[in-house]
Amino acid sequence: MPDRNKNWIANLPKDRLIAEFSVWSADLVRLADDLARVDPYVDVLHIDVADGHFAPAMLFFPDLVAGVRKISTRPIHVHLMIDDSIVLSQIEQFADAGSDLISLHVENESVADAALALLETRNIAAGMVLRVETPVEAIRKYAPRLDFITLLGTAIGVKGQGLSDKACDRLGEARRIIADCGAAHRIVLAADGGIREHTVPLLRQGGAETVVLGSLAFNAPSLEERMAWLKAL
Ligand SMILES: O=C(CO)[C@@H](O)[C@H](O)COP(=O)(O)O
Repeated sequence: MPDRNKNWIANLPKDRLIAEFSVWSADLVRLADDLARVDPYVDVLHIDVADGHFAPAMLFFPDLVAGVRKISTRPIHVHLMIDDSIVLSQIEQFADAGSDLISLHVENESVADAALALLETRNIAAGMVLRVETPVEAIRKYAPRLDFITLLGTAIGVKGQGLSDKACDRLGEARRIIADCGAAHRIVLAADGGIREHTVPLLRQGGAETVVLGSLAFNAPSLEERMAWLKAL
């Protein structure tokens, strides 16, 4: 298990794309086997949480994270897509379950400061995610307190969609905000949604350091070849 002092983030690869694997796209009926199959290629496991209200899907829960924690030594990134009213209580539960990084949405504005303070108290890395329609500028005031910033490239919480044509420009804007914010620690910029063979090179050029891999990895005809391709970009 990564240490809780956040050094694992500084130690993520810098010379190639970080591979964040989305558990939502795994074989959920044979999850342990599928996670073991992909494990040699995983830098970070990404677990989506959605409440059917903030995002249309209903996804994952703390016991699943606790189960994955027992079978994987990879850092676990929990992406909360949930209503403001339950953000703090869910951070507590996902922290207890063994998450290493928890991202809330920048649109959870009424609880954002309290959520970041809670993550600090729990010594868990802090992330924020922006919906594709939210101005990137919204992240500026939070940036120095973050370890990860993730930009959605598609409508929230729906698999199998095409990438927004604004996604790359938005990454460039986020890169500039990270550079301007003066943080002494590393802030990783991630792209989530619309991750396809033809979009990954564009996202990489746009400034993404990590991409959240769904079907592109889990359904690859040869995972070894797909990951060699990804790491060479
Ligand atoms: O958050 C998402 C989708 O928005 C990912 O976590 C999914 O897992 C991606 O699945 P694919 O569309 O790549 O199959």
